[in-house]
Amino acid sequence: MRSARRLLGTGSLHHLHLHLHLHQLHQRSAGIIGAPFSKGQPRDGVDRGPDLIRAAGLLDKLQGQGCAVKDYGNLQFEEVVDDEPVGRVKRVRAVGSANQRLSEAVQAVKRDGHTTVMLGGDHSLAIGSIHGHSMAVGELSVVWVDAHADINTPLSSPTGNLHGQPMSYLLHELQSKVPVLPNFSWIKPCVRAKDLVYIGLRDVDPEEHYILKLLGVKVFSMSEVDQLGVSRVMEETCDYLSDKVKKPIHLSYDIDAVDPSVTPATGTPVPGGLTYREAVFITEHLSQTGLLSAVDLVEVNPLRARTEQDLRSTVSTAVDLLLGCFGRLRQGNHSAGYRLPEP
Ligand SMILES: NC(=[NH2+])NCCC[C@H](N)C(=O)O
Ligand SMILES: [Mn+2]
Ligand SMILES: [Mn+2]
Repeated sequence: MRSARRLLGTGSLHHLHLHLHLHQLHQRSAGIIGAPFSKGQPRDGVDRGPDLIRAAGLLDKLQGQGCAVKDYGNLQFEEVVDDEPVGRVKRVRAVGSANQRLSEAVQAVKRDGHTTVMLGGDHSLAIGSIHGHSMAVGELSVVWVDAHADINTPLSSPTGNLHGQPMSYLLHELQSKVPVLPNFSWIKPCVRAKDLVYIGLRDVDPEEHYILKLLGVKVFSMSEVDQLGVSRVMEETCDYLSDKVKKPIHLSYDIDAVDPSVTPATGTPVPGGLTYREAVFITEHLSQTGLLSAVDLVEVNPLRARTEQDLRSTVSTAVDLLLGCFGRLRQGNHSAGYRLPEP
């Protein structure tokens, strides 16, 4: 109880109990959406993420730890012809329409009462995932775990890749800087800068750094992870996000947040990332808040693996992160009804 209290701030014990209990029930059901989409970036292979993560036993393992699971299968995205760049931005129409589809799927899964698990695909999918989540539940907190900030505007982006831009379409505060792109007109900005926390940053474009400072976004870069340790980072993250009201949490986890020695099979690896233990700790901590309402796991790309072991390690880490989101603790777990067998 004491640790729950620390996580959630003070309040009547009774309320806290009820609150935790309700959320624990809720959080034990995962609604899985596969989003095999790669056009937010130039490399083939990231569209194979959902099937690989399933093939590594995600569903069985979630069920094995007492989590109800419904797999909604993979989304099918329509072919977009004549998807010419808009300014520097590539595959705009395909990304817009895929995310509209995803947003609708996430809304449906939230209406069914699950915590959504969106398996990517590249990180441009956060547009539809966060948009749909917010349409279903209202105001959100967003925890973005990534080597990158993915907050370029279409005009600031040095690469034109949409997986480096999703947050710019979602933040209220940036809308005067963001033109409406083809197939993007359905997007309603739905996140406030004060409700966003970044963890793990270590490759931020100058344009992005300017935006983060301009908006006063809370950032725990790898420097802060080094300085404070992951446990303080998570305490401060949750204190910061639950300052006044506790909103449902959207966790958007880019596998490249983790060090490439652990998860090399990804399109834009950056040295100096989270250890396996830090990466899992983040999910354990967020799971214990009882507020985790949607999770993205993106940017697993098997074609970027150099060896079988590269691939195995990347995919199994992705699975372990998701298990952590649904209550797995490294101390061990047992269900409430368990009784020791008697001789
Ligand atoms: N989701 C990712 N891996 N994003 C990488 C983004 C890299 C760079 N900042 C860009 O805007 O293109
Ligand atoms: Mn990244
Ligand atoms: Mn990313």
